[in-house]
Amino acid sequence: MTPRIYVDGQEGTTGLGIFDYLHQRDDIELLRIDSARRRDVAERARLINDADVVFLCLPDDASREAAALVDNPHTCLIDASTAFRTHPDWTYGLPELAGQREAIRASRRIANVGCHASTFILLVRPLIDAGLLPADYPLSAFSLTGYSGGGKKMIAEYESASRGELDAPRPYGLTLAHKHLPEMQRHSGLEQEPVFNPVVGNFRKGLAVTVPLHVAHLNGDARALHRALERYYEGEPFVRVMPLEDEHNLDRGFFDVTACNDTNRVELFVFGGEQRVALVARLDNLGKGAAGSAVQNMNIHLGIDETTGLSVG
Ligand SMILES: NC(=O)C1=CN([C@@H]2O[C@H](COP(=O)(O)OP(=O)(O)OC[C@H]3O[C@@H](n4cnc5c(N)ncnc54)[C@H](OP(=O)(O)O)[C@@H]3O)[C@@H](O)[C@H]2O)C=CC1
Ligand SMILES: CC(=O)N[C@@H](CCC(=O)OP(=O)(O)O)C(=O)O
Repeated sequence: MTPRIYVDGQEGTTGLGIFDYLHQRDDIELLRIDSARRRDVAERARLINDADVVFLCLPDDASREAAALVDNPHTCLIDASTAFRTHPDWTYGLPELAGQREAIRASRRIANVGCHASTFILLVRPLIDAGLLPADYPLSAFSLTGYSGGGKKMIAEYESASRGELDAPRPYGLTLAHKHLPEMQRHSGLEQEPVFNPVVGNFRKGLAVTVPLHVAHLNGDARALHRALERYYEGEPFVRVMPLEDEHNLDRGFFDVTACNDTNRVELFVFGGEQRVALVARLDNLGKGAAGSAVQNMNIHLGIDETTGLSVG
């Protein structure tokens, strides 16, 4: 039977992104809510329980409320919010981590990844697993993101700003208690939460996380880190470990955070030398950082080729 799919929050940034991926596929049936009733709880509950897979593309509180509407034991939820990412009954939807692909296939409660957090975890987890990065390393990271990461409200803010008003990048989350910290710690294997500094810039989408490291506190050099990443992601359709010391990784010395836009690809880099290393990863925050990974998780859960409908670029 053709799987029935419903997107709750279909007119939000992530919901629209998922719709773009799915609307032309003929291997699924997309259920649509009448736009005027999209906040009508009874109608949403009907569609949620009618579907095989439901994407929740809502703020955290609304996601928790929507999850409580499920009474069909066969319904699988893929939640885009932060609400369930460290919840013990939910599976973390990052299939590239060891063991997660099988868990996603079997689970009916899948917490889709966060854009900053998944990028960070993809860099750090293989190195902790390999014993190259000590789990007690006092890690810091920063992220440069496009404004669509802030959803409809931030998009409207940037796109209606007068010329010059929001041109300069803006660091935020300066309480250093960003909501992604628990997820970053749990799924990377770190013993403590990292210091994390996100920065939003005046470009629509694209994201890169940088993790600076001192080689003296590692159990290997840049080459060893790079080899470990290559080994961990061997055969992964959406992960590219980029060549070490390759000047083509840069454009006249500058790193392009938008180079994976409109794909579900994530690219990992190891920069630096004998004393200092910077791990950097980039992706499309609306692609592999949100809607693309949600569709990848749906494909895996349904037993469909996981690259279906997604671009490697
Ligand atoms: N944007 C991004 O890059 C990423 C976002 N996420 C996460 O995905 C989730 C959605 O984010 P995003 O798409 O950016 O957000 P948006 O603000 O763009 O969209 C949110 C959607 O939720 C709907 N909504 C809000 N409250 C309710 C409610 N009580 N009942 C029903 N519908 C409601 C809105 O409806 P209406 O149309 O009526 O406004 C809107 O369609 C968030 O939890 C976010 O953290 C995750 C990764 C990346
Ligand atoms: C620019 C901006 O505000 N970005 C969002 C990131 C969105 C994202 O990562 O999604 P989740 O919140 O679901 O993880 C933020 O930092 O909270």
